[in-house]
Parts: sequence; C-alpha cells; structure tokens
Amino acid sequence: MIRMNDVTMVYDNGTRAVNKANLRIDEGEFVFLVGASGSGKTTMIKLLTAEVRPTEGRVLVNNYNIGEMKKRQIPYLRRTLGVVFQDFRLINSKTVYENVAFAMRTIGAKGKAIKERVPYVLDLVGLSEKAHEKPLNLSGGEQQRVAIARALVNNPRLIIADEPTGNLDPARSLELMTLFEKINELGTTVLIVTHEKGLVDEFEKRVVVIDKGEVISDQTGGYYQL
Ligand SMILES: Nc1ncnc2c1ncn2[C@@H]1O[C@H](COP(=O)(O)OP(=O)(O)OP(=O)(O)O)[C@@H](O)[C@H]1O
Repeated sequence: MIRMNDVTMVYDNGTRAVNKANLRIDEGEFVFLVGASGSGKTTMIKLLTAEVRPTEGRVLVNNYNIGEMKKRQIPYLRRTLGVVFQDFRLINSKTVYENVAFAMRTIGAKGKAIKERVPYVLDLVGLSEKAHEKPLNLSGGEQQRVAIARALVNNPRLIIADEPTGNLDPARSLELMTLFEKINELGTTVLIVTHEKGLVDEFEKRVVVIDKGEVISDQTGGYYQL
C-alpha cells in the first residue's frame, strides 16, 4: 500500500524536508503520523499524493511509483486515495450533498450511482440531516465531516487526513477519531497526521514519529516522546 525506501525530499530552496525516511503501511492499518511543527509531516503526505516527487529513494503508493510516474497518471493515483485537508476545501456555493456528489462526477459517475452512494456516506459521517445545507451554515466539526464524506465517496483504498482536528474542540476531536476508526473497520486504510499528543494517547494505534524528516520511532500504542 505505502512503501518509502530511503526517501529524501529537498525543496528548491535547499530545505531537506524528508531525510532518508523509511515507512511501510499495509492494507487495513490505522496509523498516526506525528511530529513537531516543521518536522516534515505535510511533505510526507505530499509525496504520497504526488504533489512533490522524491529527490532520492523510492515511494510506492497503491502500486504507483511516485518518482517515476508520468503527470497524466497522477489523476489515476489520486482516485485510489481520499485526502482530507485541514482547511476542508469545500465549495461554499454548493450544498453538502452537491459537494460530495461533485467528487463522484469528476470521475465520471452518473445519476443512479450518485443517488445511492452519497446518502450512504452522509449517513456514515452522521450528516444525513444536513444534506441540503450550505457548508457555511455548519459547525467546524460538521464541515470537517463533509470533507471526510467527500474523501470517502469514491471508495478509496487509503484515506489520508492532514491535521483533521486542527479546528475542533477536544470532544469533537474524539468523535472524529472514532469516526476514522469506524471507517478503518469498514476496510479503508487510514493515515492521520497530527501533533495532538493527547488524542493519539487515547487510541491504541500505530504511531510513527518523525523529526527533521526522519522516522525516529514506530510503535503501536503507548507513550511516545517528541
Ligand atoms: N514549498 C516549500 N518550499 C520550501 N521549503 C518548504 C516548503 N514547504 C515546507 N518547507 C519546509 O520543509 C520543512 C518541513 O515542512 P512540512 O510542512 O513538511 O512540516 P510539517 O511537519 O507538516 O509542519 P506543520 O506541523 O507546521 O504543518 C520545513 O522546514 C518547512 O519550512
């Protein structure tokens, strides 16, 4: 599913954001990726979605080789991924339903498939009642769940969330993690980037810690130190 072998990523200005990192995530896992600000978490995610390419080493995601793939292949890689951004990136002029349906339309899905699938994912994230609201009439936690519904709607093998609890209070954050747990139990591999240690400690999951672009610890459950 995800393989990083001795991966280094250096930005144009010379910043070495990822440094000889090794990481393997298998189908069905639930993984937290944690690290201090500037440690390289977002760059790791960008490598997985082919927003940036490795300077050295090999990155494999759902059998795509990120360093060698052609630009025109990138949309196909992204169809296998659901990405939840910290700032939601919803279309405020469209309803919740339309935001989620839109993600299906972009990959060519039509009427019946959309009518079946969108209500299912809205129910999964607990937003059936809000289907016809516009995003700006929702709370931050609800908007976050719209973003998750949209990421899930095309049935990705892997869902990646970058700081998904950044805008939420502790109770909502816990609820959100419980939702990701449920999504994982339904078969989707989950990778969550966070620097909220308290939240990670609540869940007995695999925790990968990065510091200065290197994986410095990788263990399941329990305490970790930054
Ligand atoms: N586009 C860019 N060009 C140059 N350097 C960058 C770029 N994006 C990030 N960096 C640098 O790369 C390093 C890693 O940044 P990254 O955003 O991956 O960290 P992060 O762990 O996600 O941080 P945060 O928790 O603050 O979001 C930092 O030193 C950052 O300044």
